[in-house]
Amino acid sequence: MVKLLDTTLRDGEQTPGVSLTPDEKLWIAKKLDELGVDIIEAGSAVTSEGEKEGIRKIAGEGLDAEICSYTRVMKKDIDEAVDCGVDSIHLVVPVSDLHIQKKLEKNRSEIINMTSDVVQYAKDHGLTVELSGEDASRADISFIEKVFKNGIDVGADRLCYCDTVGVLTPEQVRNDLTQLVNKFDVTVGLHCHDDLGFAVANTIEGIKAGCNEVHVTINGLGERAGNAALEEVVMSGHKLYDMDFNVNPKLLYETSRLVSRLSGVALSDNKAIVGDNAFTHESGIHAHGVLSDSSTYEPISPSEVGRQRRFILGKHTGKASVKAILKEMGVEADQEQLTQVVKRIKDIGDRGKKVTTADLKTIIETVLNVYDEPRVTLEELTVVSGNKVTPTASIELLIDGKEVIQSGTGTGPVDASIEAVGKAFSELGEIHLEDYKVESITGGTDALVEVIVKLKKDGKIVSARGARTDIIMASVEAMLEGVNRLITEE
Ligand SMILES: CC(=O)SCCNC(=O)CCNC(=O)[C@H](O)C(C)(C)COP(=O)(O)OP(=O)(O)OC[C@H]1O[C@@H](n2cnc3c(N)ncnc32)[C@H](O)[C@@H]1OP(=O)(O)O
Ligand SMILES: CC(=O)C(=O)O
Repeated sequence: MVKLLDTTLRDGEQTPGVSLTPDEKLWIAKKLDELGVDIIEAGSAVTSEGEKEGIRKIAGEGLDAEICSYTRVMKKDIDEAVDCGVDSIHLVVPVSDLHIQKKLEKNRSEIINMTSDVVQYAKDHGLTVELSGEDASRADISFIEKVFKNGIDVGADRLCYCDTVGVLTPEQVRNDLTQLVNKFDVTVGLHCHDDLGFAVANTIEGIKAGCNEVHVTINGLGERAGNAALEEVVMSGHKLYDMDFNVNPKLLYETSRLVSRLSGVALSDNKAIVGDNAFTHESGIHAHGVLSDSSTYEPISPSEVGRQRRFILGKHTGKASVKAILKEMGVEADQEQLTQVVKRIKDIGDRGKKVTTADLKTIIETVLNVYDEPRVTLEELTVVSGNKVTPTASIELLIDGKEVIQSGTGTGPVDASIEAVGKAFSELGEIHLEDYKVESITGGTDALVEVIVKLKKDGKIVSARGARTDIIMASVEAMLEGVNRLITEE
């Protein structure tokens, strides 16, 4: 079993622009604990009062995971960590001459003495000590060994090798980590950054070299280009190398969504495991293959990581996926109609456009000569916003012919409108807005704005789009499109 030290709340929060409140940190920590990570690096206690409050809350929550704080080689940092009630510290010691001389303005023997002193101090305060070599990948390995040996002699419990600026190669991992693992009889960990795109590969190589603990973050958050992504290390380690971790993969997606939402860092669509497109198929040949046996074009099954497969339509669509989507919509088409629907979808794609659910409906209505009256339609929307009013929206919908009027307030006009629409939808049962994304299709202030929403009802999730030059109307249109799909398919 390889232990995971999750540093989403420390290195992950060092992602430029990311700042979590104490309650948000606690929320994420609880999720990480449920996911099954072994150690949560909850922050750097010395950073600020708010940071301390967050770490204190996490340490006081009684989670199964060990709770850890980052510290420099300074007694002051240890005092702050102790004050938060953590189980352990991640004591980071610069080991490259570059860091020792240029950053700390010290020499090697001063580093050895400082480290011994601070490790002893932390042990005297009852802390577990993970002693990390910062910038180890650019350091003299014999000096790293010296720092580690001295640290262990005075009580350090675990060791970690940090590729602080992401310049490690798998070859160097094999060389350095094998040497350290063979030399020391304690846990040796590895902390990798992704500056050159090697973080996950190096982390896996480290485990192969004998590391029994690795540092990871959800979604690969972290300084600059980030750290090794937990979800990628777990799934590639498990699938390709039979490695065992304590985490429950089925919770990977919801953990990723929570971290993305609270950190404000959106994921690229093509992000492995948790990106929007990781289990989405447009190309006809792929969709056809997946529909007969999903392993033809899916290396892992979406359900293994708590996700669902999705087919979307576009220029590359073929008959198989259209047939599957129509079936899901309760529409039956013969071969000729199917060919016609595919042709019209490709026509839209050829014009450089995305095919929306509204487009598909229009195509179906035309080709199959059927008209599916939407159960929910918009009658009226009024929005008030400005610098001296709380943004407020009132909405009138017709739901199965019945007039439903609701209002909502929010942080802005879109938020208020979504709030009002959501309240009106409560007539139809519990409907959750899982995701909301805006894309500007063209440039400029009069750009066509495309809003994509994901709605969930009774475990079923649909995506829908709205496209207008008015972002509020595009948002409401997407919400209505989504809800009509959800309830029609019901
Ligand atoms: C590779 C990593 O991820 S390291 C972790 C990075 N995390 C952070 O920086 C956490 C957030 N940081 C902060 O809030 C602030 O930087 C603080 C509170 C830690 C320190 O703030 P300040 O006292 O104003 O110092 P400042 O940020 O300007 O410089 C860092 C100081 O730490 C020293 N330092 C850096 N790393 C270490 C270390 N591992 N051990 C000992 N001292 C260190 C630097 O030499 C510098 O010392 P100086 O002020 O005497 O010159
Ligand atoms: C400790 C750490 O975050 C690093 O060296 O990258």
